[in-house]
Amino acid sequence: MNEQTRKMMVQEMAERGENPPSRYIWKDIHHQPADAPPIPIVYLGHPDEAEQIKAALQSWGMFQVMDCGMTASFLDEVRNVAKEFFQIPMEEKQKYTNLKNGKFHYEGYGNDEVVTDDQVLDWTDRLYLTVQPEDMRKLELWPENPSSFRDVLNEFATKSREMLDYVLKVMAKSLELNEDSFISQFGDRSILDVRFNNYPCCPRPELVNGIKPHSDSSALTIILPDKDVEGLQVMKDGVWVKVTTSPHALILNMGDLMEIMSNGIFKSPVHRVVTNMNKDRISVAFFYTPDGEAEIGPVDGLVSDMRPRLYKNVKPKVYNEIYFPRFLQGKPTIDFFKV
Ligand SMILES: O=C(O)CCC(=O)C(=O)O
Ligand SMILES: [Fe+2]
Repeated sequence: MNEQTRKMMVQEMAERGENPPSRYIWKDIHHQPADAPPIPIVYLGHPDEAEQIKAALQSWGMFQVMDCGMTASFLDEVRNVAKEFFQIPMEEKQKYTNLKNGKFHYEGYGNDEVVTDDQVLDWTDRLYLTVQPEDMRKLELWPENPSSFRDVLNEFATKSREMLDYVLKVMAKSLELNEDSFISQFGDRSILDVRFNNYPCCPRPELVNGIKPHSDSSALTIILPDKDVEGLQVMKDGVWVKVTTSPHALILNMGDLMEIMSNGIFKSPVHRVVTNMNKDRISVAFFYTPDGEAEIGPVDGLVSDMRPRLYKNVKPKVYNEIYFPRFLQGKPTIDFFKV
């Protein structure tokens, strides 16, 4: 796209040190989080892992994963390729743009689609890619700079997928269900999408959100947070709580589809990212979603006279079609599927 007509990326505005334009400004946001204990920690492979996971997911919908099957140096490698990608010249990053002839596509490098005049934009630039099923990869959008990007992403996806499937089994066992109760709803063509998030520093961080308050549409999400720069906050019992993590930990959170599958037992937490005045923050998130055509719904063993069905069945593809325009407006979606 012509450099003159292209919309300015957040990274470019940040480099110029300009105040955020009005499209990015929220009225009445309060970024100051409450004092709270750190989010729960789960040690995978520990004899009490099921109890730890159940307790964390019923109260927070989120936990730090220790012993995730990836070494600290590998996690740093992932952080490095993400950082290096956002540092390559803008012209080169634009080769992967999510705009084709001005039309928005989910995959690629860029910002959210703008659907309404009053939509408030996030102070972030992202690279969004579908990683699994492998035959859905659009390799032309996978960066070749840094040169290890594709291999590192591939390895991170394979290891994350192994961890996610393991956790899904433990989650089922923790509720005294057959271990395949959740996994069997994912179908043959479950989807793993990745989002590389760059949150540039902002001269007026109190006016903007790095990512607006939302719950994820996935079933499960993995977040690899920045090692040095905080920013993620989660809503717990009506107050915003800072998510602080160990540098070796991943964060795992539930998405709306898992709240539905678990008949409301596992919470899909509302979360947001705040920015700061002098440090860029980078994170990498994987979204794990059942096959778009596989109808999902509350697992049989979790519906009873004592605990009636709370949600209707839905195809993930249909859920997403409703979710994305609402996400852009900062509105929740899950209520549509309440019985
Ligand atoms: O950057 C983060 O820590 C979280 C990102 C996030 O919530 C998302 O991409 O859905
Ligand atoms: Fe999220």
